[in-house]
Amino acid sequence: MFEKGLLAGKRILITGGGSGLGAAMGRRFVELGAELVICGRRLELLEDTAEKLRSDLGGKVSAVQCDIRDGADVDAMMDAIWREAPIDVLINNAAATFIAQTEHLSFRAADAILAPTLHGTMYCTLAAGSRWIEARRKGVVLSILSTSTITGRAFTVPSAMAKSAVLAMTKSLAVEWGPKGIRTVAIAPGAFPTAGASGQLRPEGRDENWASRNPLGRPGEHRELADLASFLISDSAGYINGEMVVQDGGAHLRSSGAEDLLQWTDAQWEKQRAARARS
Ligand SMILES: CCCCC/C=C/C(=O)SCCNC(=O)CCNC(=O)[C@H](O)C(C)(C)COP(=O)(O)OP(=O)(O)OC[C@H]1O[C@@H](n2cnc3c(N)ncnc32)[C@H](O)[C@@H]1OP(=O)(O)O
Ligand SMILES: NC(=O)C1=CN([C@@H]2O[C@H](COP(=O)(O)OP(=O)(O)OC[C@H]3O[C@@H](n4cnc5c(N)ncnc54)[C@H](OP(=O)(O)O)[C@@H]3O)[C@@H](O)[C@H]2O)C=CC1
Repeated sequence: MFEKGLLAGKRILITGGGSGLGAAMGRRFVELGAELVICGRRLELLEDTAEKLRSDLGGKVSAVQCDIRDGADVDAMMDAIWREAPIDVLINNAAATFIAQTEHLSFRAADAILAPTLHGTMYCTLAAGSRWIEARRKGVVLSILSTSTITGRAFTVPSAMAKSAVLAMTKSLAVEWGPKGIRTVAIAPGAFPTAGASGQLRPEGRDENWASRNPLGRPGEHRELADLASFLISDSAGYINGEMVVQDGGAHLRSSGAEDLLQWTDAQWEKQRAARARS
């Protein structure tokens, strides 16, 4: 679909690039000629992913351990990256979520979602943006959001809040940083099954038929999201700024994706909490 060298000469950092959609985007970016840095908390997972990409595709891929909830850790990562070479693109992909009745969330539970999804994303954006501006370099920030930014979403309220805040960041910085050569864009994916998302959002027994209720009758394929991301960070999308592209097969036009959970009984929620306590 794209020219082989669409992303040649671009150095890209993907937060949470060791697994799921982050790893899928990384693979596609390397296929299209980019140099890649992936970060996350689990160094072994990151190194395995990086090694697989290098051996399959032969590109330049490195892995850095970083907990994006910690601003000092983010700064140290960016300093280390910049010592080798500046990045051209930041992909804000790392995030956390789980389903819960909101009234049962402890403050610590709310922070467990808000800290990486909102604060960590802000720290990474600030750390990359301030370095680009100081060096008068161009840059692109692509954030992976959610259709909860449009519909809201019951039972994943901290995630919906954080993603909506990052959408506000995307629109605001488009205006503030656009004149400095930095584009900010976003994708709102629908359901793209990954181990992380299924583990947190789809406990056994939850709405087995959800995918067939999508207007297109299926979930998203990782390659589809990776292709959209490749386009949005490429120079071909150089006039797209401050926009969020929805990629969900039309699902949010029908439902926020939490309607089945509205039917759950207190006993089902109790069972969910008990399973969490046992794990
Ligand atoms: C159409 C679909 C749209 C979907 C939109 C978004 C999707 C996604 O974001 S998918 C990405 C999913 N991937 C992840 O979440 C990966 C990252 N996950 C994590 O880092 C962790 O799983 C965690 C932070 C979410 C939870 O980590 P854990 O180590 O279990 O948490 P702590 O022990 O630090 O606990 C902190 C605090 O949170 C409470 N808690 C944790 N899990 C739950 C839960 N499932 N339900 C309720 N509460 C939970 C935990 O009990 C602690 O609170 P206190 O007990 O008050 O100390
Ligand atoms: N899959 C889906 O259907 C959808 C996904 N999304 C979004 O797509 C993105 C990727 O999700 P997905 O691939 O499904 O899930 P994953 O769980 O595979 O991805 C989350 C990644 O974030 C990393 N991460 C989490 N917390 C931190 C932290 N504190 N510091 C650094 N890295 C962290 C994790 O690595 P580690 O644990 O090693 O730190 C992991 O690699 C997320 O933003 C998610 O909200 C949005 C809508 C739907």
